[in-house]
Amino acid sequence: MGKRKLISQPTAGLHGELLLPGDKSISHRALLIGSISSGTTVIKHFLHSADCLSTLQAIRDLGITVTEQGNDIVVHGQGLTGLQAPANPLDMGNSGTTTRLIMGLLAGQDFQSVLTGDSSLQKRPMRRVSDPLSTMGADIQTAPAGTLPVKITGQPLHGVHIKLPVASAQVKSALILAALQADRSSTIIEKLPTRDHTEIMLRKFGADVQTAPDHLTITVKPQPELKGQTVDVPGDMSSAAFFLTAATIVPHSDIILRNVNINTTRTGILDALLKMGANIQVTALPSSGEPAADLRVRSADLSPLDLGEKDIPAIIDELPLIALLAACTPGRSTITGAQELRFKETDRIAVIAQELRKLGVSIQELPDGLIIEGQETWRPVDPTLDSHGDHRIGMMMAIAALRSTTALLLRNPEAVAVSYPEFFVDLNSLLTKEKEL
Ligand SMILES: O=C(O)C1=C[C@@H](OP(=O)(O)O)[C@@H](O)[C@H](O)C1
Ligand SMILES: C=C(OP(=O)(O)O)C(=O)O
Repeated sequence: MGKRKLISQPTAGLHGELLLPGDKSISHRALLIGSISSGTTVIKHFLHSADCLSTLQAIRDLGITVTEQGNDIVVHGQGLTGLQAPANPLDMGNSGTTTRLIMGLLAGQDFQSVLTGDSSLQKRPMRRVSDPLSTMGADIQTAPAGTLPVKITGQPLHGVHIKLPVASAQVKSALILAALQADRSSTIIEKLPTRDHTEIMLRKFGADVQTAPDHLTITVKPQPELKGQTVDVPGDMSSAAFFLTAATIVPHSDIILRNVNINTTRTGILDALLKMGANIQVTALPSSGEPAADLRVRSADLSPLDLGEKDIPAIIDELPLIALLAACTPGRSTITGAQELRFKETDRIAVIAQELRKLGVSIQELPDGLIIEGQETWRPVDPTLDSHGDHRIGMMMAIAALRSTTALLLRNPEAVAVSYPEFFVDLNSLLTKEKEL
């Protein structure tokens, strides 16, 4: 796909309802945990995005059969020791989650593997995973800069008591997946609570993974008998966030987002929106695992917001949208303690500032965040926006364009397929015809 034109005119608002695609983090985990369980794992409402397809191909390359049954994905698990040496380097594509979680999974396997990825992923730090894994006895060689390609020579692993210096669900999950294969129990202590989908899913599959009341200390007992399960993947809050934002900032909007995951380690965007004065009604749905809800969103006038370090993990992927919400809200908003944003698909602090400035937004970069001076309307200075190949930046700019009164172009719109291939179709379905992208 080449360039895509965004026609940015005032709209009569967003209307209608959406069933969001499946959660990306949960889809990855269902594939990986299914592959090391015995029997079949059926994944319903799996996210067919580029990142999750990287995980799917990787487990196939590790000898796991994956089939499709109607809309469901079926993983034919081989147990904790059933993976096979891959014939070629495993291609992680653009996916940090696939890479970090697979490093933990392969650290204790009885073979060697090499991980590669695309040009963005090759810039991202991997020692944050290989260093703590090495304390368990893992043998993982990164490139000199601590990046991909990574060579993993499987080793017998030891249980550890370890405190993680970075608040990262990917690092924590890698450690947990390695700890399942260790010789004794492990205790993993997080800096701040991060998304706990790995822990929830492993418990469902029969593992002994305990989270202490502090929400920071996780104890993993090794060598469990994981049994294949049916996983019903709820809608992705990180994808819903684009429409929560759009309906809030475009006047006269009223939409419903169905079956969205409301695990509290992921609802920072809801908390932030509500704190700013958004009009969102949450109707919880019955669920036996990950909690889900329908969300009704209507336009609202907002107040500025300050987010600090403790707020960041539950809203990490939605911070581009917080910058946009702040840009539409008269007054000064700040984001600090978010240096992790510099290590995503792009340096998101730099790219958010660069792209929002094109729209005339007054925004200042900090080493660990942003200061945004919001305004009712902006005066665009450059009509050609760019996703920089980063899905979340591309989608955020497409939502920002809804507030513009002039036509804008988005370069590299195809990046959205990393987490949300149907993004433009779904957005169009909520817009009036003359507003189509
Ligand atoms: O574990 C996961 O599924 C994810 C964790 C987060 O990354 P970090 O753990 O690096 O913060 C998040 O940004 C990413 O989109 C998905
Ligand atoms: C950072 C992200 O994903 P990953 O780390 O898996 O590439 C994201 O989806 O915003």
